Amino acid sequence: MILGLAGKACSGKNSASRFLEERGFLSLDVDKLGHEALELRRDAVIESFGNQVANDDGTVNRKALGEIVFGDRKRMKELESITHPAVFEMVQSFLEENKGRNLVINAAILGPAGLDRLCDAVLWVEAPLIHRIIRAFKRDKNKISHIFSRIRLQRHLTVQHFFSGVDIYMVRNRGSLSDLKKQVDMFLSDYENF
Ligand SMILES: CC(C)(COP(=O)(O)OP(=O)(O)OC[C@H]1O[C@@H](n2cnc3c(N)ncnc32)[C@H](O)[C@@H]1O)[C@@H](O)C(=O)NCCC(=O)NCCS
Ligand SMILES: Nc1ncnc2c1ncn2[C@@H]1O[C@H](COP(=O)(O)OP(=O)(O)OP(=O)(O)O)[C@@H](O)[C@H]1O
Repeated sequence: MILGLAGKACSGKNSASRFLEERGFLSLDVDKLGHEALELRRDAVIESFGNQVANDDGTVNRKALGEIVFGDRKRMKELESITHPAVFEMVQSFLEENKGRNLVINAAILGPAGLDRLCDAVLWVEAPLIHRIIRAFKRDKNKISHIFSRIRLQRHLTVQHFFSGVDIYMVRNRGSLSDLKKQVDMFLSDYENF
């Protein structure tokens, strides 16, 4: 089974992914692929965003780039148009290399990047805004303005973004982590019995 795992920032995707790994799934973190894609396409990224996003060693300075794109949807789209094709190809290679295994594609932008059409089902992790803000604050120790700019950028990320007609299941992460784990297990047993 190829399972897409989606949801907004700090909804609990990584936590759900770990629980799925405990059940034998192999997971792919698309945020990390996005970072690899930045290096693969670094010339195009620096050409578009300028030397201010380049480190002294020529690699991309993600913090500086994040300062530009997280607050500006148009510029984020520009960055996505450079890196998403490479991300899509890397996801396809991962699926090809691991055919026959239970796989999880963990990606906030699963729907908008068209990755849902590679999946047998999507698990959407839902969490109330206030929980996501508190979790982000505790985990990343970021400035509150940074947390809000990411949240604002993802306003449009909803379950409606799945265009491929793939089956979508939902887990609600508003209690404890063990409650989330139970819901993931319930999803798996429902899916297997379907
Ligand atoms: C802007 C970049 C350089 C910032 O890197 P940085 O290491 O500081 O942040 P990180 O990648 O960990 O992302 C932080 C949070 O923002 C979310 N996020 C990142 N890119 C996007 C996006 N295009 N749309 C919505 N949310 C995003 C992530 O899921 C995560 O929750 C990097 O996020 C990036 O290159 N993004 C564009 C590529 C992309 O879409 N990646 C996300 C794949 S899920
Ligand atoms: N139910 C919960 N109770 C307490 N803490 C939680 C719960 N769910 C998640 N967390 C914590 O909140 C933080 C964010 O969770 P997680 O990394 O799973 O979310 P995410 O959706 O993958 O985030 P991102 O989009 O930023 O990658 C983590 O530190 C995690 O341990």
